Amino acid sequence: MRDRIVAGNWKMNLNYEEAIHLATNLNAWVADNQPIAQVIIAPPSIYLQTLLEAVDEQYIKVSSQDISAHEKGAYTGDISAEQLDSIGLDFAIIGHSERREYQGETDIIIAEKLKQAFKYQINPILCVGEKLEEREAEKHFDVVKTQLLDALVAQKPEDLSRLIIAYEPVWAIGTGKTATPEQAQEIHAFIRKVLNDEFGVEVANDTSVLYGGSVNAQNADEIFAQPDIDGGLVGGASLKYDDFVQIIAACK
Ligand SMILES: O=C(CO)COP(=O)(O)O
Repeated sequence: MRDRIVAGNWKMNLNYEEAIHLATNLNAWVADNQPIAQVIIAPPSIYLQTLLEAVDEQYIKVSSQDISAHEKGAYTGDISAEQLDSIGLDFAIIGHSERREYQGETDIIIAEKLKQAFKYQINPILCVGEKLEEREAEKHFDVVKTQLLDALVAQKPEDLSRLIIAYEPVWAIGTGKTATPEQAQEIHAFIRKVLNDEFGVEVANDTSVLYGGSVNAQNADEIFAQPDIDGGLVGGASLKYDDFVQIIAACK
């Protein structure tokens, strides 16, 4: 059985007090409601250690939003996998489309980041997804396959048991436009086929593949009901307690 996961990517939102308030309220909700889904929050890095201490890891896991491609050294502003591991962190989002777009992250850099994550037993949430013009040109399958293979062929096969994938079509992020459940299911099934063809049936069956892109309390039920969608990576709606707990509850 694959893990059901709902992860909230807070991006560069919330001040210190707001972050603590949201995280502690979520922790209490998960403790009371015992949802099926594993709940993960990915706050800005400045709050990682505080939030790791503020929540109970039995209920909520904390993830970084990025990881350095380098082991250590003169990389101002970067945070290494070893540093994240040293505060007890187990998850990292890698290759988010906003980092690909604004920080120039390439598939080669992303492959290096994954290697660092695996080296320190951090479970990476690898983000893939096409841009609007790529979907319109019907290149979305090729784009996603290339992103997956470029990131994954360089990894040790045994490390892939830690992998989580998030399919996030760029045109659906923060736009209010969601992929239809059928569109999302189609590409999630395709991702599983690529995993099966390249890395074997076990990786294909065991890797949780999350959908991201304007998931909200209204559409989560239908999206999470698709057979190859194992949960969500949620941006805007993860900042609102009432919405996010409804989304967690929708992941059955
Ligand atoms: O980028 C996302 C999560 O990583 C999705 O963001 P939204 O849910 O705000 O569209």
